[in-house]
Amino acid sequence: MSHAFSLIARLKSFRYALAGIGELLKSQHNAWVHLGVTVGVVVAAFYFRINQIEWCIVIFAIVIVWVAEALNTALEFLCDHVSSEFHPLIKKSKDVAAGAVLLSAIGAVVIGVIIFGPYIKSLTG
Ligand SMILES: Nc1ncnc2c1ncn2[C@@H]1O[C@H](COP(=O)(O)OP(=O)(O)OP(=O)(O)O)[C@@H](O)[C@H]1O
Repeated sequence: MSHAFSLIARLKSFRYALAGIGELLKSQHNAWVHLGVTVGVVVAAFYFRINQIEWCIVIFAIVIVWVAEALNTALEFLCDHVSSEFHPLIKKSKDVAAGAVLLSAIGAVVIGVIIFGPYIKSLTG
């Protein structure tokens, strides 16, 4: 059944989404690592005055890792609710989600090396 559009309902959804980000930061040590790396990368980007395209790519890489971590965390909560006992499918599910975080992080590191490498080289060269 479809409901009439409601601005209040949209604002509530936004509040729930912000609460989700809060939960991510509160409960996941990995998120603290992402936050530290994000701050470091943004500081470096300002320091090296990277260009507009480079900013877009760097922001995309940062966001992809945060999104992967958020989805991984959501899936972990769901898995823990479904089964607190060991289950081979819960294992597969959590491992695949963790793999997604790893893949995004590897991609972000590669992007970081490609974009910041030449700037760092020009400092030392
Ligand atoms: N109920 C379960 N059944 C089977 N395997 C599980 C179960 N719970 C956890 N595992 C295994 O333990 C691993 C770690 O799960 P856990 O829920 O502790 O994630 P985590 O260490 O908090 O991960 P992250 O660091 O990504 O937050 C999973 O990837 C999975 O291999």
